Amino acid sequence: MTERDRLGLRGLLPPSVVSSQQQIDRFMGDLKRLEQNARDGPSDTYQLAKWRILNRLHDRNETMYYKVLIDNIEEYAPIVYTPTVGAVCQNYSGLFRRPRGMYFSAEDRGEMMSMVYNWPADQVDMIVVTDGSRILGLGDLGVQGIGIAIGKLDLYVAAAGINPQRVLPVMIDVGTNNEKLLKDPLYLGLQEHRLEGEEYVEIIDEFMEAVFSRWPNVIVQFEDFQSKWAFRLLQRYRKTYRMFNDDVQGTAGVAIAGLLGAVRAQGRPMIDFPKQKIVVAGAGSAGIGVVNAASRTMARMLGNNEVAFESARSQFWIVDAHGLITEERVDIDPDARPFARRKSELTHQGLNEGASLIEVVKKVKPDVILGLSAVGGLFSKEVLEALKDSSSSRPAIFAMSNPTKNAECTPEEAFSIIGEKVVFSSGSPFDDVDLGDGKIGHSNQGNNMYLFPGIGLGTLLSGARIVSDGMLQAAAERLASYMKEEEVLQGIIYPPTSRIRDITKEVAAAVVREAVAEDLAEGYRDMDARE
Ligand SMILES: NC(=O)c1ccc[n+]([C@@H]2O[C@H](COP(=O)([O-])OP(=O)(O)OC[C@H]3O[C@@H](n4cnc5c(N)ncnc54)[C@H](O)[C@@H]3O)[C@@H](O)[C@H]2O)c1
Ligand SMILES: O=C(O)C[C@H](O)C(=O)O
Ligand SMILES: [Mg+2]
Repeated sequence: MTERDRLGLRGLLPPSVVSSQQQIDRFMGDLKRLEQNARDGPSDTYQLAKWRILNRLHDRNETMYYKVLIDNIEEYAPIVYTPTVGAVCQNYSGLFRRPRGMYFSAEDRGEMMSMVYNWPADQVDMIVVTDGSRILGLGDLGVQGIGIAIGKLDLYVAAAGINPQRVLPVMIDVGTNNEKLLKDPLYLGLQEHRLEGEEYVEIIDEFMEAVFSRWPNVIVQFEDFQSKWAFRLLQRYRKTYRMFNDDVQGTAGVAIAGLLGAVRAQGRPMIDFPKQKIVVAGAGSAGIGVVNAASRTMARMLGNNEVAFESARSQFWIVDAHGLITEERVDIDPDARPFARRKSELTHQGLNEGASLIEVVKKVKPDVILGLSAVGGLFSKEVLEALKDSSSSRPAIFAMSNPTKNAECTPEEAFSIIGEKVVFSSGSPFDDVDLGDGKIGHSNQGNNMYLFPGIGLGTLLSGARIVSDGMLQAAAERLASYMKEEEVLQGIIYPPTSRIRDITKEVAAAVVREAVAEDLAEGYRDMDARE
């Protein structure tokens, strides 16, 4: 009653005081009732209903929302994050009730420097920004892509402990090329085609200047930009601003950690990584990001000279929508060019420009196939059959595309065709597979959520002015070493989501240490970086 008097609340609430725990129990009771009533199991409608209930809680009681999320992260990450967040973005204009985050549109040109002051918080630590042009594997969702920025920041709060009052989801709306949305009367964004070229870059430049001018210590995570802009904007800003691209750099680190886990799962030391033959399906921001970073890791292990780089490069075969990428490709994407297979290698391997995935797997007999293609089912029965001839004692499959229906294959398919020795991971969560006789086929979730919260937290606490390659590498190595020998030998190469707070803390510490070692750290608030 004293507190009620202090806050002038006497008479404005029913007499009984309901504790936080009672409120959570009441809320969970409602949520669970939904589960009992849904006879058809986890359909999209049912998942969206859960998202709506959680979203309403987010709007009315932020503290309780994060408490529920943190305490039940394994159960609700798939709702606020991938895969359900994909359906949320697809339906965002219809689901919209209250705004969350900020919108900068092509119509705000020249206004951004003052607009940022409309945001109520004096301090913002993390921004996740998207232009909605490639949301998960669902394509251009225009302004509705704000859902992905909100979901990523939910993990910043739940996994990295960032203050929810200091996160800012941002949508940069430069139009959409999604014809369905352009015709939808409920669509919440600009109903015009996307701006391109210099006009586009000027808008992003203006946004970056505006947010860093109001919040000089903010970190900006770029998320789900179509590949051509993902790379260009990363190159443009990474040396001057505290920013990183999650799809290019976060994904690369998670993939490296998983690839090293796959080597250990064979009972071999990590240093054997440069001997692995890796077929990558998908040459977009994610695929090329992975090949770039993984080949650099191999090269470092081999001595970091030109010979080492050449040897590392030759361990990768990249297949995109037009088949195997070779130096004979006309109009080759400059980002893929360094990894195009050489003509001399092709004759020797019996492969041609544009060879199909299945041909490549048959001829190369890779240790690993890794999918970032956004094509569900790409690792077909034939591809998996071909992988049985892998030169590895324990072939590994990374079906990393999101959401669930875009996974290149399911764990059931992988284990039933290749057998219990396969190491499986996917971008969206799948259940483990019962292999009979008490054996479990482990389904790992290989998702950048194991790194981005720690990269952001480590950058924030160290006060590093930029996010360096070394900091990203340190994050990946910490994730790789996090898994214990006995886990890895059972095919468990990533931690369960329930350990996300612990792994995030470890990754952040590794990032801080590296920032200090590289002399990039300027400290946090009054605290010196070394302290
Ligand atoms: N698990 C994770 O942490 C994670 C992280 C980032 C991205 N992703 C997923 O990766 C996917 C791709 O993202 P992106 O930004 O690189 O997209 P993108 O559209 O830029 O790239 C897709 C690539 O796949 C290729 N492709 C299309 N059809 C193919 C086929 N039949 N065979 C082989 N390749 C084919 C395309 O040519 C292109 O190179 C998305 O589904 C995204 O959700 C997952
Ligand atoms: O959002 C995710 O779940 C991972 C990744 O950033 C993606 O774009 O698919
Ligand atoms: Mg992404």
